[in-house]
Amino acid sequence: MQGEGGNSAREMRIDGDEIALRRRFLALGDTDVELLRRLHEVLPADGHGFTGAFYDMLRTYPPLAGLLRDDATVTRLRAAHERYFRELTAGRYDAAYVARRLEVGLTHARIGLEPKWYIGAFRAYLSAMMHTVWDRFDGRREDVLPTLDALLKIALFDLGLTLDTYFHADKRRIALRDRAIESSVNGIFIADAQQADYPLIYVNPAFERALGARTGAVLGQPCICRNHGDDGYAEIRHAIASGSEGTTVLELHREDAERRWVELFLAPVRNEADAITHYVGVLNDVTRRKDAEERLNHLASHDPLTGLPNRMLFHDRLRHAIARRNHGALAVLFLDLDRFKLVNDGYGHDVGDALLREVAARLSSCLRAEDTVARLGGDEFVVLIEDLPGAEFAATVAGKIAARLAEPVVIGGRTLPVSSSVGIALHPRDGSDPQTLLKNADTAMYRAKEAGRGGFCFYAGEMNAQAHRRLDLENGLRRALAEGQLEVHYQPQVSLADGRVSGVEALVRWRHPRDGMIGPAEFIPIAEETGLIVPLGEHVLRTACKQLADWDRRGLVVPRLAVNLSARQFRQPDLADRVCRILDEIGLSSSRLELEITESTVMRDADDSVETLRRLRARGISVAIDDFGTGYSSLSQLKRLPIDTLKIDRSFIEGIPGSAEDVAIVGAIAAMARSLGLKLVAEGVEHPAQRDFLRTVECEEAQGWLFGRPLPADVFVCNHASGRAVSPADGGAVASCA
Ligand SMILES: Nc1nc2c(ncn2[C@@H]2O[C@H](COP(=O)(O)O[C@H]3[C@@H](O)[C@H](n4cnc5c(=O)[nH]c(N)nc54)O[C@@H]3COP(=O)(O)O)[C@@H](O)[C@H]2O)c(=O)[nH]1
Repeated sequence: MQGEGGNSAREMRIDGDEIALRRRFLALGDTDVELLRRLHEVLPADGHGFTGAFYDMLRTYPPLAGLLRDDATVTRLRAAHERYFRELTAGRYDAAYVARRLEVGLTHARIGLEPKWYIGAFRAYLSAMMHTVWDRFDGRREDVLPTLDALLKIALFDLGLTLDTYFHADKRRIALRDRAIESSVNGIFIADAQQADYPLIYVNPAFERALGARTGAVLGQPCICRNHGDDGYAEIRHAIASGSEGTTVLELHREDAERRWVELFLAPVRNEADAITHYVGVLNDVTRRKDAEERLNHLASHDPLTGLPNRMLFHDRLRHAIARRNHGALAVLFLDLDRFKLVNDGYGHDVGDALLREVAARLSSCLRAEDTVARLGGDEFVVLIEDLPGAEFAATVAGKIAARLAEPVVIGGRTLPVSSSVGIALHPRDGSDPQTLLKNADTAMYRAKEAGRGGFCFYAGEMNAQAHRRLDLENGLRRALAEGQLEVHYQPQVSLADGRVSGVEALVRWRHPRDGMIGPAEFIPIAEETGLIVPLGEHVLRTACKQLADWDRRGLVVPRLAVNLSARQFRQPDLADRVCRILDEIGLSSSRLELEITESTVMRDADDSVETLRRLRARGISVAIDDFGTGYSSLSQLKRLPIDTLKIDRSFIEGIPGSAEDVAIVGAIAAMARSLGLKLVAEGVEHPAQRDFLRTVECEEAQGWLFGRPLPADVFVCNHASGRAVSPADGGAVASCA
C-alpha cells in the first residue's frame, strides 16, 4: 500500500483482517462481488449520468456554491466522481482499493467538505442506480433485488471508510495540536474557571520547567492567576473580573529560589452559551530581557565607582519616602570628606578611588538595611534615614559615621587621613521637598566644617546642643559603667501606720567627672535605647544587694530592697535566673527583694508579662507595679497579674487632698488594691496633709521627700539608723552625718 491512503490505512489499522471483518459484518460476500462485477459490465464506461443533476443541485447550496463556481471545476469534479463510483462496482475490494478510498476521504476532510455532502452524494448515486439496475435487468426481481442489495452493501462499506477517515483526520489534528503544545517553549496551562481557586487541569512541560516543578506536581493546584495579592497581578485580576484577556510581567516564586520572570497572557475560554468555563494561560520567559533591563537600570541609577545609588536614585527614594511617610520623621545627612582633594592630588586618582570605595563600604556598614546611602559625585555622599525614631537618632548615626570614618584607612601601604563633616536636615521641619532638604543638609554640612572637621551639625541650630549632649552622654555612659561613675542612692519607704522604715528604693545617679551629678531621667532612656541598661541594671542590683547585706551585718533594720527594672531588662528571657544569680552571689534571700516594673512595661505584652512575673514570684521575689495609674490598665487586666504591690504614681499624690479628682482617683486605686489583696505604696509624698489623707484610705506605705530624699548609703544610714522615718526638719542631721 502506497501513498497517503496507505499510511492512513496503517494508522487506522485497516489491514486485510479488518477489511474481511468489515465485509463480513456488512454480509458483503463473494456472490455480491460477482453481482457487482456483472453490473459493472453492463454499466456505460463513460459514466452513470447521475452526476450532472447532482452537481446542479449542489450548486444551489450557498456553502458549496462558492467552491463550485466555475464550470471547468465542476466538469473535473464530475469526472472524478464518475470514476469514483465506477470503481465501486469493479469488484476488487482489497487493500489497494481501501487505500484509494481513504485518500479520497482524507482529501475531502482536508478541504473541509463535510460528511453530510458525502452522504448526499451516495444517496443521489443509489437513487440513480435503482433506475439503472431496474432498466438493465428489465425489472427482473431475481436480478434487480440481489444486485441492489450488493450495491447497498458496497456503498455502506465505502461510506464507513469515508466516515472513519473524517474521525481519523480529526484525531490526527488533535494529536498534532497536543504534540505542538507539549513541545512548545512557552509554558501553557488550562485552569478550571468553574471551581474555586481555578485549579490547573492541564500544564505543558515548559510550564512545569518555568516553575521548577516536578512532572504532575502542579496539576490540581490553584492557578497562579487567581487570588494573588502581588501588585504584578493587578491586570490579571482585572481581566478575570471583567471576563477579558489580560497580560502582565511577573516574577515566579520557584521552590529552588531561582529567579525567573515571565510574561503571562491569560484568556477566558467560553462554552456554547458564552459562559467562561476555563482560562488558558501562556507564559513567555522574559528573564533575560528583565535581567538586561535591570542591568541597564542599575547602570543608570548607580555610581559605577562605589556601586552606591546615584543622585537620581537618591532623589527618587527621597521623593517616595516623603510621599509615603506616615510615621517617624526623615533625615537627610549630607557628608563631605575633609581634605579629600589633598589625597587625590597627592597620591593620584587610583588611591582617591580606592578611598571613596572604602568610604562607601564604611558608610553602608553604619546604616540599617532600610536606609539609603548614595554618592552624589566627587567626595560627596548623602544618607536618607526613614522612620526616624527621633531627631537624636540622626545625631547618633552621624556620630557613628564620623567615628567610623575617623578610623585610619590603609591603601597601598599608606595610612590616609580621613574625616568627614556631616550636615543634617530633618523632614518636615527643614524642608518638605527633596531639593530643599538636600540644600539645607548641604548648608548644615558647611557649618559642621566651619565648626571643626570630623563633626556634624543640624540645619536647625537649636538642635545641635541637644544632640551633642545626648551623644556625649551615650559615649560617656559606657565609660561611666567601666570607671565606677554610677552611684546608687537609697530612698526610704515607710509604714504609714507607725512611721517605721519598711524598705528602701535603690535609685541610680551618675557622678559625671565634668558635669557633676546627672539624674537617671536623663540617662536611663539612652541606656535603654543602646542596650546598656542591661549591664547598668545589673550593676545597680548587685550594688544595692551588697549594701543591704552590709546593713544586715551591721544590724541595721532595712526589711526590703526595691530595685527598678527597665522594659528591656524585663523582656530578658532568663531574667529570673540572672536576678537569682546575683542574690546567691551575695547571699541575700530573695524574699528581701522587690522589683519595680512600670505599668506600661507590664501591659505592653500582658501575656508574656504574666509568665515573667510568675517566674520571678516562684523564686520568692516580690513585684511592684511602678507609676501605677498612668498606664490605663483595667481591673480585669490587673487581676491576671501575679504581683504584690501597687505604687500610685506621684502625679496623683501631688493634688491631694485639694483636688477632688485626685482624691477620687487615689481613693479608687486604694479600694481596688484592697479588693485584689495588693499592698499600696504612695510615691512622691511631700506634705503631711498628703500622708494624712493616705492614712484615711488605708494606704499602707509611702515614699517621698516628707520621709527622706534619695541619699548615698552612708548618709542614708545616719538618717535612718533608728528605723524611724525622717521628716524634712531632719535635714540638718543628714548634713552633719555626711
Ligand atoms: N531602670 C531603672 N530606672 C531607674 C533607676 N534609678 C532610677 N530610675 C528611674 O529614673 C526615674 C527618675 O528617678 P529619680 O530621679 O531617682 O527620681 C526618683 C525619686 O527621686 C523621685 N521622688 C521620690 N520622692 C519624691 C518626692 O517626694 N517628690 C518628687 N518630686 N520626686 C520624688 O521619684 C523617683 C522614684 O520614682 P519611682 O522609681 O517611680 O519610684 C524614675 O522613673 C526611676 O524609676 C535604675 O536603677 N534603673
